[in-house]
Amino acid sequence: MESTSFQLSTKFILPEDKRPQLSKASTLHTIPIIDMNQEPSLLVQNLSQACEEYGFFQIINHGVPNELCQKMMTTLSEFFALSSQEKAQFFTTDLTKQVKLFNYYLKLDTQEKVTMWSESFAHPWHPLEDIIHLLPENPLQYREVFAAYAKEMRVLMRKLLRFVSQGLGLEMDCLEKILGLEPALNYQANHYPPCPDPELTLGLPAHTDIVALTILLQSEGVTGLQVIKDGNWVSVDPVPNAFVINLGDQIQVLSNGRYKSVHHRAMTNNRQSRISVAMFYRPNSDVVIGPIEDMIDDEHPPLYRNYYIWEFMEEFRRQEGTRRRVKETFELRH
Ligand SMILES: O=C(O)CCC(=O)C(=O)O
Ligand SMILES: [Fe+2]
Repeated sequence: MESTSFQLSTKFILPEDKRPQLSKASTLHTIPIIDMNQEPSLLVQNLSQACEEYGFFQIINHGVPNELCQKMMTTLSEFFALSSQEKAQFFTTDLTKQVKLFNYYLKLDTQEKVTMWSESFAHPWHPLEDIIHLLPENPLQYREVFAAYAKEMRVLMRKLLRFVSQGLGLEMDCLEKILGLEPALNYQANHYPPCPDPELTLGLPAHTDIVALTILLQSEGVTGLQVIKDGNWVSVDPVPNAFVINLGDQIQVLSNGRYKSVHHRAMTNNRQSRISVAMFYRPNSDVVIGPIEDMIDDEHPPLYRNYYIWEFMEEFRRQEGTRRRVKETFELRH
């Protein structure tokens, strides 16, 4: 199966009511930028506020060498620039595959599918030894650069989970413990080629991340990510040497709704191609998730029932291609 060629044909064109309406995006807000080098109690306070109000923030002075991030980006542009014949070995519509190149789509009410103006390459990032032999050999440095990047991400994830725990007033290692010793860590690189008419297409449809936490690296100088703030779409403009961090559904549930997993989407543009690299941290299928006891009191009754991650994933797959409302199926009504 050949990977997609990006010619603006009807399969990419959204019906009018699903188009991105780019001119309506708000320029009033920007998501918070958090300096990881500041005094720790202040850092926890700022991060906690960002998690409550936005569910999204950017971090600077995070300790990951900028050179490595640049290498990761160059490696991925080389990978996505390979011929479609060469990329075909990874291309699949079977999303249960471990290593896969695929296209997202949006399912319309008519059940018709509109293909997103993007290609995504995904595979697990830990334990890497188990799958490294399945990863691309071209570009030559892919495996080496990815392994170095994954190692840094493990350290950064741990730091962030500790700060998020503290922000919720919990012990530092609380979230890491609940999320389990063997989390399911997946990675997804998204490539958005320039699109002749960005008003007609989407790079990724509106979604929340179903995981616990996401660390996102994006191309410098190319805007594409938008998040919802107070009902408006707000652009997340790239900041040099920063990562975008967002909370996923599992943290929203664990925090009993105090921290938000926010809808976001990716726009296309007609000038430059854009790449984003998402590192996801998700609990294993057999982990049970529900509001943490410390997050529940008379004023804050539990908003969700406890569930296994495998139940959540089943519901997620059932809603594939739609504007997913997965965690909503586990809501308790009061
Ligand atoms: O391209 C982006 O900035 C968004 C990527 C994203 O939301 C995802 O991979 O889940
Ligand atoms: Fe996402």
